[in-house]
This record gives sequence, structure tokens and C-alpha cells, in this order.
Amino acid sequence: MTERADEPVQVRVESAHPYTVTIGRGLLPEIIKACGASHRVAIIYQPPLAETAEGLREALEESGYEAHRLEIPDAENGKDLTVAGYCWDVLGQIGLGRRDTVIGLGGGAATDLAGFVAATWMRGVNVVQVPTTLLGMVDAAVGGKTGINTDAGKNLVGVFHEPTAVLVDTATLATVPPNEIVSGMAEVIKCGFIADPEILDIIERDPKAALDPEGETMVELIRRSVQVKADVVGKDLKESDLREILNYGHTLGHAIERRESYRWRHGAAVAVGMCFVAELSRLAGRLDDATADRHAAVLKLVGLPTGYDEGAFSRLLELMQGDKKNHSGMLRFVVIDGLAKPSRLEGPDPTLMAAAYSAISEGHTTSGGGIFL
Ligand SMILES: NC(=O)c1ccc[n+]([C@@H]2O[C@H](COP(=O)([O-])OP(=O)(O)OC[C@H]3O[C@@H](n4cnc5c(N)ncnc54)[C@H](O)[C@@H]3O)[C@@H](O)[C@H]2O)c1
Ligand SMILES: O=C(O)C(=O)C[C@@H](O)[C@H](O)[C@H](O)COP(=O)(O)O
Ligand SMILES: [Zn+2]
Repeated sequence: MTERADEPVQVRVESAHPYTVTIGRGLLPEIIKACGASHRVAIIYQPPLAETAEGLREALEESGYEAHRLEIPDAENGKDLTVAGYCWDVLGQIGLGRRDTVIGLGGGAATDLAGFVAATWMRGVNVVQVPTTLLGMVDAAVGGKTGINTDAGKNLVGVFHEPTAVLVDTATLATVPPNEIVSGMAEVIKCGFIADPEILDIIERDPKAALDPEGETMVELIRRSVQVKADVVGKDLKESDLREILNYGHTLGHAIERRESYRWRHGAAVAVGMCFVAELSRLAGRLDDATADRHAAVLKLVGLPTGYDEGAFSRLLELMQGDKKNHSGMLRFVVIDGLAKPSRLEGPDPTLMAAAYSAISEGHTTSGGGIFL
């Protein structure tokens, strides 16, 4: 965590338990403040964040907290029941109590796991989220969806548990590998299509600036995406309806992630998923050609994939049957009927889905063990 530069920007999530997402550089004082009246703090973090976690632990100790570090396995390996079990054991050993705090430090996998551990420990303790990837900042750390992966599928076990604060320190992006910035851009672009088309204009005007982790454009894209998410989760935390729109591109995306045993980056899979639903929407007569084509165009500008293995459709269809949005066995897709006009397509004709899949995947062979991004 570095010295503070400009004044941080704040986005308020007006849910039943409102909280603030603070976006800035050098947010250590805010992280400490967010631990409030806790006595003990457990920092759950991924291996590349070890030094940052230790700096945070020492700063917390200097401020009078008893602070502990819990390192978890990297990426999707951390979103596992055995890892949650390890964390519960450690929380028991250190005596983390009801008024204490868990900090989730890292990418979306770390904030999902830390949120899940906090939600389940003593039936719910405070969690402060400190996302350190673009994807974590614009999406995973905001909104209170927590979870782990199981043999049954991705994120099928989890709890809605809102953070008490989210601290987005953009200085942490300096060490994030470029492919992870690209992956995060998929969720940013998602926000552009479902709610804030200005995001798409900004990326199209200058894709290089959009990908620069040190630049002002990045801060603007993070702020806009967080605002989109805050507006949605503030109205529908538990995804009774509106929140589904944040799942744009995820029905096929999650199926691809699962088929790839989670070796594909989440954003890469979601990018292909968005191209698929855009095509499906076009074929269903719901989306105009220009907006449908804009999907692949803008995703390619930042280096995201737009198609997947031609021969994988039947397996992906099988995997999509387990999607949480389905009703009574009927597939349900979030689609858009135009820019910022999210809607649903329920039980589409399988031949239409196959045609949409062929259209985006013609000529693609990458699959089964490939690492995209
Ligand atoms: N809860 C939600 O609402 C929500 C939303 C979107 C995505 N997600 C979940 O988030 C996960 C994906 O998140 P992600 O893309 O951040 O992946 P990730 O957490 O696996 O992080 C990607 C990689 O970046 C590394 N890393 C993190 N911060 C770093 C830093 N500052 N410097 C160097 N390396 C760093 C990580 O250790 C990891 O290797 C998926 O599991 C997805 O399901 C959840
Ligand atoms: O916050 C949400 O709601 C989302 O759907 C955001 C997604 O980007 C995210 O990947 C989320 O984890 C997906 O949730 P799931 O309920 O489909 O597992
Ligand atoms: Zn996502």
C-alpha cells in the first residue's frame, strides 16, 4: 500500500445494511478504520499478497488490534471447502469472536472465500473486502455474494453476506499480471452493455489507456462499474430478479470455466458467454446487428476471447442445466434488447442456441486444458 495521492472517490451501496466502496490510492488508514471496535482481525489473502498482508498486519497491530495472517491457495484452488475448513480451524485457534473482523485481501477468489468464511463463522462476522485485481475491484468484492466451488459446480455453495466496507486501492494493480487486467475488463464491459454504455465508448476511444493500471481512465472505469453494481445490489441483494442482470454472459461462461477445470480466467469465459448471448438475442430477433457485433469488437480490442471450441456445445449445454438462474429445468439467459436494456430469454429453442454457438465458435478449437489468458 502506497502513500495517498488524490482524494478517494466513494460509491455508496444503499442496501439494508449500507456500506461504502472507497476507490483511491494508499488506503491503509481506511482499512484500519473499517475494523472499528474489533479486538481481533484475520487477514485472508492469496500468496502473491504475502508482503502486503504482513504490512497490513503490522499496521493493525500498531493500531492496537491483534492481527493474524491466513494464507490460502491461489486462485480457484482457494474457493474450496477444505480451505474454508482450514480457515475455520484457524479462527477457532486465534479466538476470533462475534465482534471481530475478517479481511479479504486479493482477487475475486480470495474475497469470495473470505466472505464465505466470515458469513459462516459464528453465523456471521464482519468482513472488510480489499480487492487487489481489477475483477475483484469492479465486481467480486462488492455486493455480498460469497462462495466456493464444489463437484456440483461453480459457486453453488455460498451465502449472501455484505461487507462492512470495500477498500479499492488502485495502487495494488501495479503488480497484477496484464492477463488479469484483461480478464477484469470483461466484467467492466459487461457493465457497459447492461447499464452504462459510456463505458464502451471510453474503451473504444482508447483501449490502451483503458488497460493502463496507473491511468485515470482505469479509475473512471472502476468507478463506473462499481456504480452499476452498487445500483443493482442495493435494490436486490438476494437476486430475486434485478440482480440477475449482473450474470450477463455467465450462463455459458460458468459452463466453460467448469469444462476447463477452472484453468480459464473467469473474465475470458464470461467474454465468450457474452458473445454467445448477444448472438442468441440477435437470432431471436431481440437485438440489432450493430449492438450484437459490438460485443466481439470491443472484447477483442482489450484482448478477450470471443469464441470457444466448436465441438463443445453438447457438453456445455449439459453443464448449463445446473445454472442457478434456471426455473423448473428451463434454461434462462440474461440478454439485452439493446444497449442498457437487460432482459431475459427463457427456454430458447435448442436449435437457436446451437446456431448462436456455431456462429461464435466457427473455427475455434481451444479447449480442455488450454489456459486462456
Ligand atoms: N462474488 C461476486 O460477486 C463475484 C463477481 C465476479 C467474480 N467472482 C469470482 O471471482 C473470481 C475471479 O476473480 P479474479 O479474476 O480476481 O481471480 P483470482 O482471485 O484468482 O486472482 C487472479 C490472480 O491474481 C493474483 N493477484 C491478486 N492480486 C494481485 C496483485 N495485486 N498483484 C499480483 N497478483 C495478484 C491472484 O493471486 C491470482 O493468481 C472467480 O472465482 C469468480 O467466480 C465473484
Ligand atoms: O454479483 C452478481 O450477482 C454477479 O452475477 C456477478 C458475477 O460477475 C459473478 O461472477 C458472480 O460470482 C456470479 O454469481 P453466480 O451466482 O452466478 O455464481
Ligand atoms: Zn463474473
